[in-house]
Amino acid sequence: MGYCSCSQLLSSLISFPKSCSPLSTTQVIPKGFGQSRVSGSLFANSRMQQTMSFATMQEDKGLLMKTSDDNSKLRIPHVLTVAGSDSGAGAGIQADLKACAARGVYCSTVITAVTAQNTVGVQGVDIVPEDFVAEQLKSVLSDMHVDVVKTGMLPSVGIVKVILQSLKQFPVRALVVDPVMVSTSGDVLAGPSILGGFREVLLPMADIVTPNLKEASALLGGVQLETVNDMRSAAKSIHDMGPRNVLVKGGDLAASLDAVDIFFDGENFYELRSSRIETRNTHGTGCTLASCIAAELAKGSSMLSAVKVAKRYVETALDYSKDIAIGNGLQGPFDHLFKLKHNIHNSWRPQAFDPSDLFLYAVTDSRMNKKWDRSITDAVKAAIEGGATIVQLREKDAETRDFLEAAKACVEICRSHGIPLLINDRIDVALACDADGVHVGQSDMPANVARTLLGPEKIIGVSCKTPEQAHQAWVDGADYIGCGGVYPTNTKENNITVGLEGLKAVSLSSKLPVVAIGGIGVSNARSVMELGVPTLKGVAVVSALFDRELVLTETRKLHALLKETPTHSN
Ligand SMILES: Nc1ncnc2c1ncn2[C@@H]1O[C@H](COP(=O)(O)OP(=O)(O)OP(=O)(O)O)[C@@H](O)[C@H]1O
Ligand SMILES: Cc1ncc(CO)c(N)n1
Ligand SMILES: [Mg+2]
Repeated sequence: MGYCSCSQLLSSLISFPKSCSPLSTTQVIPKGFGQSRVSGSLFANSRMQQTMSFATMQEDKGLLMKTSDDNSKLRIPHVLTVAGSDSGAGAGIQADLKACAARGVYCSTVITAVTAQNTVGVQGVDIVPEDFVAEQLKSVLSDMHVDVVKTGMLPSVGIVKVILQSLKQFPVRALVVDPVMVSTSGDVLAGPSILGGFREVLLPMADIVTPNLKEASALLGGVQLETVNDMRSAAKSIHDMGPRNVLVKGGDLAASLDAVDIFFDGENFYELRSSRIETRNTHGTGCTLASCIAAELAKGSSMLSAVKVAKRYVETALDYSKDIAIGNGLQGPFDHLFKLKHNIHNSWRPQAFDPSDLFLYAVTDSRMNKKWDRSITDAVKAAIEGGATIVQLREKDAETRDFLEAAKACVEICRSHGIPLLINDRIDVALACDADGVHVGQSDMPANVARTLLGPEKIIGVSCKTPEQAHQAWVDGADYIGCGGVYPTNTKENNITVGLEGLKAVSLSSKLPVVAIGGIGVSNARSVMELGVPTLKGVAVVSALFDRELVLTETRKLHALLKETPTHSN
């Protein structure tokens, strides 16, 4: 089989909508599929083009799709944003790129204006000439398979017309219109002359339009909008201008009210309500919301669920970023990728994993802590004070909730001392407390899966008894291996002892740094390190530190002994 026309395949695909999710299959998706749930094609939806059905439009364009012959190629959902650049990068094109990246969608960009903008306001606007906007549109649309177009700042009616022409030539599945007019700082991004372009050209083509209170008011000739009821009436009146769906955003409602948006699909009203996050960092919420809606539509979502997901995403991002401080103005940007918060608390690890951290590796044990009536945090504090260079929490019997609380406290303690903290086995807890990594055994989560879940920066250690397991750990992207039990131990039942010979064989074969574990303490640590294999970086200790009354003293003793052992590299 080679190629066949889109409309031929459309009928067969419509009965299996799931098979069209770009993320769940390698199948190439026909341009224009998904209207049954999304909204209908741009032009099938347009009042100006009502006679032209979606399928005929596709056929007219002679759009072909590759069939299963070509299923090695992955189609990525694709949003094209046509918007202005914000030099402060909180709104506009920059927000759109970040939102799409965060939502796992490719985003191409056509820039309509360049603004000099920061958290104080808009200091300047330079409009891109219409023919150059047209050229950018052609470059992207003639080459790339765009699923959804999202518009933001459109500084002239001429640019609106250019978009109309481009979309006629290169139809897409859905059009999301954010009718940007005034920034929250009060600066004009598109003057009142744009209103005609919105009302007569863009809105009739739009699958959804997302005005904020001021923009809804302007579209309706200046009516006052203050209450949720006003928003409902506005949504209905704007719907009469032609868009399939309307979302009137309530970010600018009185600060005492919830963040309420009104969604109207022409039949039903939906009041989408979330608690209002108390923060100054709301610059770009509108652009982000519209991009996120576009991203979800590009993935194949229905309109209502796209809007719900987008609102929840904005709410989560605002909550996550409520305390970050960027710029000195009244309205700051927020963090689309949920990463910057770490920086505020100065809590990220400054460098990649350092194998010499394995030198004196303290592993906590819930039973021992209970036996000695000691909290996890007290155990960790004492071990660090005594010279532990890395800590692992191995709390097999703890309730998840208690464990998480303790782990969060231990992360703080370890960070303040520059010591990495790992969690045994529980990837979920490691993620939730933002630990530095995990240690997994042969029957726990495979290291490659843990790596996917944790990302490239976190430390992953794997328990290995054989050179084959050590090799697999390396293939799976682990950072170090723990080899043992070297000596018999009662912290692990039925654990086969590998002895010094086994440790040596594994260490010699391992491409990863090794820490020895199992029954090691002051009496035998020296013989372990004297094996002198360069990959062997240190010893991991449980009972010798924690099954003792004085953790601090025991750790100090062991640290001193290791320091005296001639083979270590410290
Ligand atoms: N403080 C807040 N807490 C929770 N949600 C909020 C808050 N402020 C805005 N939102 C939500 O963010 C989304 C965008 O709405 P908003 O009215 O702020 O758009 P906008 O004025 O176009 O944004 P901008 O011009 O800053 O890009 C809406 O879903 C709104 O409910
Ligand atoms: C470029 C640009 N687009 C949109 C907005 C609205 O937030 C803004 N402030 N700047
Ligand atoms: Mg706003």
